[in-house]
Amino acid sequence: MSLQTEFAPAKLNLALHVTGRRKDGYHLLDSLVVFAGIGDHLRLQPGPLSLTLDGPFAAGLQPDEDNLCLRAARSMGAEVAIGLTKNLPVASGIGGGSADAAAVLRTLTRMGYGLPDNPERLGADVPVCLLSAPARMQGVGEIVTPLPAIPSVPMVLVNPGVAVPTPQVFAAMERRDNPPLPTIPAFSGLDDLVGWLRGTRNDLQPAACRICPQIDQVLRALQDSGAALSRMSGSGATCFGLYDSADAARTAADALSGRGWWAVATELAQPLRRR
Ligand SMILES: C[C@](O)(CO)[C@H](O)COP(=O)(O)OP(=O)(O)OC[C@H]1O[C@@H](n2ccc(N)nc2=O)[C@H](O)[C@@H]1O
Ligand SMILES: Nc1ncnc2c1ncn2[C@@H]1O[C@H](COP(=O)(O)OP(=O)(O)OP(=O)(O)O)[C@@H](O)[C@H]1O
Repeated sequence: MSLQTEFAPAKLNLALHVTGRRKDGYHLLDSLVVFAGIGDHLRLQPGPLSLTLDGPFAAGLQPDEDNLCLRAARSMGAEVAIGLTKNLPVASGIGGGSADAAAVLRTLTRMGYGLPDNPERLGADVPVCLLSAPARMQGVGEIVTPLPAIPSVPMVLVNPGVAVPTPQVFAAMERRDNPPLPTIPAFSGLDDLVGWLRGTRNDLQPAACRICPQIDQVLRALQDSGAALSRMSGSGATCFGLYDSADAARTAADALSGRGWWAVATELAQPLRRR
C-alpha cells in the first residue's frame, strides 16, 4: 500500500468538569470536546517501524520508543515508517500526543490492521481523538458519546510556551467532587454556545493557574482582545477564545503573537479532513 496521510486535529475541552476519583488515582471527567482546524500531520507507509519528525514543535520531542506514534503502531503490531509534522505545542492541553496516536490508529485501520483494543491505554484522550468530532467524554476518557455538529465558530488558541505536566495539575486540584455537565443541547451559533458554556467550567483551570501564572495573563489578554469567552483547555497551558468573526479572531491572534506567545486563528468543530 502506498503513502497514507492523516490529519491529527487539536483537541479542545470547551468544558471540563472533574466529578470524582477512582481508587487507582485516575479522575472521573465530564467534558464537551471539540476539534480545531489546526493540527499535526502524519504520513505512514509500510516499512520497518520508525519515526521522523519535522515542523515547528519537532524539537520538543524525541523520536524514541516512548513517542505515542510509535506506541500506537506497536500496540497494533504494525511495521510502518511514520513521518510526523508537529504543529502543536507539546504537553499543552490540546491533546497533541493523543491526537497523533489516534491518527496513527485510524490510518492503520485503513491499511488493514483492524480496530484497536482499549485505545485509552495509550492516553485518556485517545478514544475521543479517534472520533475527532464533537463529543461528550466521560469516565476517565473511555466513554465517548458523539454529539450533533457544532457551528463553526472562529477561535484563537494561545499558549504561553510553558509545558504543564498533566499529573501535576490533577494533583494540585482542591475539589474532585464537582457536579457533572448540564444537559448538552444542539447549538445553533456563537451566542447559545457561549450562553451554555458560561454555566460550565474547566475544573483544572484554577490548579493550572497556580502552577503556571502565565495562564491567567493569557486568559485576560484573550478577554481584552474581544473574545466572547476565553478558557483553558485540558490541563493547560493552552487557552482558547471564541469570536464573532474570522477577522476579529485573526486580529486578536496577530496582537497576541506580538507578546511572544504561540497564537493562531482557527475555527471550531471542523469535520475531520485530510490535508
Ligand atoms: C485532562 C485531559 O486533557 C482532558 O481531556 C485528559 O484527561 C488528559 O489526557 P492525556 O494527556 O491523554 O492523559 P494520560 O496520558 O492518560 O494521563 C496523564 C496523567 O493525567 C492524570 N489523569 C489523566 C486522565 C484522567 N482521567 N485522570 C487523571 O488523573 C494521571 O495522573 C495520568 O497519569
Ligand atoms: N507524538 C507526541 N506528541 C506530543 N507529545 C508526545 C508525543 N509522544 C509522546 N509525547 C509525550 O506526551 C506528553 C503529553 O504530551 P501532549 O502534547 O499529548 O500533552 P497534552 O497536550 O497536555 O495532552 P492532553 O490534552 O491530552 O492532556 C509529553 O510529555 C510528551 O513528551
